[in-house]
Amino acid sequence: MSPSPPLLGGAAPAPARAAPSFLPIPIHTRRRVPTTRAAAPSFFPIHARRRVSTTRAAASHSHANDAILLRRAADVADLSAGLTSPHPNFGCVIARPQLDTDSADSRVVGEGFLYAQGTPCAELLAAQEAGEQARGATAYLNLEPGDCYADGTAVGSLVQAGIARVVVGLRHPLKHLRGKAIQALRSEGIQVDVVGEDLQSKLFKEALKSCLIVNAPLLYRAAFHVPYSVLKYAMTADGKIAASSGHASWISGKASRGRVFELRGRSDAVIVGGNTVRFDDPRLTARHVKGHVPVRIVMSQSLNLPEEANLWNVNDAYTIVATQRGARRDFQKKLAMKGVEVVEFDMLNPRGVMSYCYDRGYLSVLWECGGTLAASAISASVIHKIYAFWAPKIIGGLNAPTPVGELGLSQMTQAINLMDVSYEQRVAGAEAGCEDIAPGVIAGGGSAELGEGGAVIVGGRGL
Ligand SMILES: Nc1c(N[C@@H]2O[C@H](COP(=O)(O)O)[C@@H](O)[C@H]2O)[nH]c(=O)[nH]c1=O
Repeated sequence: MSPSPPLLGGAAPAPARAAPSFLPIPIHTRRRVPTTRAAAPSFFPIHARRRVSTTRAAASHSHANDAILLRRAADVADLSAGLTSPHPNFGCVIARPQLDTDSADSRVVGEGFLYAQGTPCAELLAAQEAGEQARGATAYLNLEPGDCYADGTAVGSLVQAGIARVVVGLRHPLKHLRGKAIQALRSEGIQVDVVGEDLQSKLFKEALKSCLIVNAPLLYRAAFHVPYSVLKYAMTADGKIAASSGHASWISGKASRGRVFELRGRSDAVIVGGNTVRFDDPRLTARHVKGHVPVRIVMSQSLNLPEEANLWNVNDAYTIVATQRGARRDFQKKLAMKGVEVVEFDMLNPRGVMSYCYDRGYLSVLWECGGTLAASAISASVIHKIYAFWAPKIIGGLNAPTPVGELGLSQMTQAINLMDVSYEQRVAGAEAGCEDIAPGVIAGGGSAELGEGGAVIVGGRGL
């Protein structure tokens, strides 16, 4: 069994040990890559430039300059969050001093990021964009390149472009790849500076954090052999996730729901239990946000599920039903006829399903289940992070469900302390009916203070 990951709030820890090579990705995952992005190898991430606040770095080769541009590489890499699984999110920013002006700023001349599996690598795209201006310039990489296709494209692109110096945020997390690209670049006479080794200063702390966060799921997966799991729930101010009747539409408002679509779009799979299917008939798609659509996974021991359900419509997204071996084989056949994949487990439990997701190459999983399954997943130590959406409403009800069911903890001293808690507040439009709060999170082991109106609290725990 994998060791327990440490408490997590934002950044992932350095990998404790290497994972095996990336696994082949299931065919349905390949199909889910949006063609609008994947089919554009010469894509210039104009929007990336808008998203990154600093367009010009400080003095070339100064630590400030390097740190800013490295963060920018991480921001660019993040543009394909959810799309690259099981590969990392790679970003490359090429910048050069502006010798023809008095400015000490570096100028970005090329950027690129890995869109998805099978698309051109970040380094190639950035070098193509930079063209002749790459000669003598510095390339900033959030992560040391791997060489999944064994063709040395990433290193070759930088060498051929005439890059003089490369700044690397993190070495590759996989043992068999770690250091290889760095060595190959150095052997070509390129200066390679690795953060934490060749570059050490306070300025790099934040830049390094950005590099860790952008690939937190991959780093977790490589270190602990489980996908990175996030539990998300929306609750009322009195801590309920539905009325006593089970009705839950809606607790949170439009802004928060949009945030949930974003979270889904960054995940490889979304998991719910049978109760959620029976009560909510969810779709679990990332509609309203462009990009990746996660696989929907239903965990149901009994397979006592409705004959008709939105999740059985696999035109929206792929659906897997995980069940106990031998459960309702007739119903299994019906699901299979609809295109739903049924997977039998000898013992259906969160850890087994996470192992299965790991074997399928998933990096990150979003749990949108009710309290019973959430408690089971927490007890099984498979949850790394929690997004708690808090809505300024009271529903009451002795039997109204709460986000986390029985954990077997009887003393408050046994409570699981979240760490790195933060929060953010979002105010939805008037149509939402009330103010709505969004993500809050993280900071050193304490509890989060909620803003007026509502909040999203994010925190992590150890498994
Ligand atoms: N009620 C509730 C949530 N409920 C979650 O969203 C699922 C429905 O997703 P979909 O069918 O795709 O819209 C539902 O089954 C449950 O997991 N989520 C929220 O952010 N806020 C809410 O108020």
